Amino acid sequence: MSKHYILLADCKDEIGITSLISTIIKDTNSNIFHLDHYTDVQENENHLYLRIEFDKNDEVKSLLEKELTTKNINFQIFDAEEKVKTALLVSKEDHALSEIILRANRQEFPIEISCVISNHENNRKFVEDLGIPFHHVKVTKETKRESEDEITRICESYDVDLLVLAKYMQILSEVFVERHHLKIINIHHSFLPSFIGANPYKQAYTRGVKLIGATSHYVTEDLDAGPIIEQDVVRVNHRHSAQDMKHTGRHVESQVLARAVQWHCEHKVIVNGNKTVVFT
Ligand SMILES: Nc1nc2c(c(=O)[nH]1)N[C@@H](CN(C=O)c1ccc(C(=O)N[C@@H](CCC(=O)O)C(=O)O)cc1)CN2
Repeated sequence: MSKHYILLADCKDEIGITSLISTIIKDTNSNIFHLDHYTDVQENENHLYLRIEFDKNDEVKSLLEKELTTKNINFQIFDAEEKVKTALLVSKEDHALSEIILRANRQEFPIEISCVISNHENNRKFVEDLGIPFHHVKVTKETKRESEDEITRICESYDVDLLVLAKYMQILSEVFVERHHLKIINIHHSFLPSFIGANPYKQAYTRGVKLIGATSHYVTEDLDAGPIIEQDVVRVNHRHSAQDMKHTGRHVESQVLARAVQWHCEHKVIVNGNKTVVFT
């Protein structure tokens, strides 16, 4: 049984919104454990973002739903302990996949790995030995649409609410991305917006960079251009080949994706246009 709820809300900023919402919670005799808010100051109007963790009881959720709906406040209310059903999509590389699976097995955050879907077979044994269903969905240029439909069917069969691209190296169609709107998190192996697309380490090597990085973002139809959730970097030097950079980059890719997925599952992320507000 969940101990408390998490409210994520955003609206046109006005004096008293935070007080209004905290009073609704108080009036149902629910205690607030954590409250964070941020005002995005813009030229024409300010926008308020809120995250509140509070006691679960029989009336607080329905009262909030009633009151916030009448006030044009965008909001979602989550059971804090309810696990986010997640499908992991992977191609050949296993480092990001294994990081998420191992953290899920340690129950580090509320996630349930429902299945792994891959366009290659090489990760099947690793995944099935951990008792996780593995689905191979072959992808070719000619069958891309059919393979995406199959991926959707598999996700729906597990009632999945989040898709994580753990080095899934296929560009997803606009139709697929819209069908899973803001429910797909990717790890891109560069410090975006540098080196978009395939082979970022080769691009980095050619450019002679002294830092390589990784970026986790929500997937949109525009390649590697979705709202950024988390990023990090690691130093390299003239002795690093492109292959050395790829190997060094694995660690930062895994850590960045894990933090992004954790914050999403802990309901700490609100999308603000093509940016995010992350209440860490
Ligand atoms: N619609 C989107 N789809 C995907 C995104 C995205 O941001 N929007 N991110 C990628 C991941 N990725 C970089 O992080 C990436 C993966 C693959 C490619 C690519 O050129 N793939 C080729 C096939 C390559 C192969 O078969 O080995 C292709 O799809 O034609 C570029 C970037 C995941 N999808």
